[in-house]
Amino acid sequence: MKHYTSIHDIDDMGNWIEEAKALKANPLKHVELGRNKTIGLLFFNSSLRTRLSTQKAALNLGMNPIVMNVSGDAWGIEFGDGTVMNGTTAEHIKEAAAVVSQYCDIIAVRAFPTLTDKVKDESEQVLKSFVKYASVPIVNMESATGHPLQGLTDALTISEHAQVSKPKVVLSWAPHTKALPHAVANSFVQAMQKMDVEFVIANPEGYDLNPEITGDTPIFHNQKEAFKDADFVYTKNWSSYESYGKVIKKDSDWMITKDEIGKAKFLHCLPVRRNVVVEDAVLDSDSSLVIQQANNRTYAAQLVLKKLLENL
Ligand SMILES: NCCC[C@H](NC(=O)CCC(=O)O)C(=O)O
Ligand SMILES: NC(=O)OP(=O)(O)O
Repeated sequence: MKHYTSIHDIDDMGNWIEEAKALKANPLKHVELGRNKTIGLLFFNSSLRTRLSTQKAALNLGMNPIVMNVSGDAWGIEFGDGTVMNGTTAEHIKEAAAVVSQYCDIIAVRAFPTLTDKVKDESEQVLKSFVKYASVPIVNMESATGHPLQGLTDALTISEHAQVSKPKVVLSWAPHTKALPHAVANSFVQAMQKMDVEFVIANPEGYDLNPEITGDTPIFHNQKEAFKDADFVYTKNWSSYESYGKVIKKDSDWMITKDEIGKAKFLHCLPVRRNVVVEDAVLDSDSSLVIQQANNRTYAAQLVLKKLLENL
């Protein structure tokens, strides 16, 4: 594997999950693999988990992480080709990515979508420009359309907590005050499609995800119906895909409650807004796996970095 930019880079989900479990059981086993290797983490957006767990993963492999908040601290980067740079951007991605490649053996990038320009977002301009102009492997730490470190984490967490051989997993939309990206939901869908689970999606009308991603996965517009006999309820808000980036429904009736999820385990990528997305009674109960899930971010990232290091 040359880069890790999407769930499609996972060639065998079952094997990857087993390897991630082995790393979790013995996190320092490969501490020599990354010795004297540097990973640069570049953030165009905020982060708590990705920023810390990816550094932790690198440290467990003996790597040296260096971190930069690009949008706040670096020169404004130009991504357009042939642009006359007489505006606000001060250096081109051609130089920026090539320069960071001089200092780093792996580069990881977080760059969220605009949610106003669907064509631009789907072109994955920032992530793909790093792939094109850097000379080292690129890791996606959440791009416009995907969050594959999260998707791998979620697959690992469901595998660890499954009580039956083919659990029922529901991805449910929930309300939020802001327009949020589709990246987490997209990667979760792609990860579940690679697992031996009964997988369905629940969202209000007008909130169907990109049909090219959801494919044959059943979509329910009735949350109660979708939650019937669920073993796992994975919750996430996203803005409309059809009316791109718009918030067309904020009603609290889709908020996740204890009554509704019943015996199902609750998952969320975090950060989560309490009593908007999900009520306290769920997050504060044994039904919630969100902290175990966040812990698994380290081992998912560690597996990805290990595979990239082995291929350097
Ligand atoms: N990396 C995990 C999720 C990041 C982002 N959430 C957010 O922006 C929530 C912000 C807020 O609640 O204000 C998203 O949905 O893609
Ligand atoms: N789940 C996740 O990616 O969290 P952060 O946005 O805090 O990194």
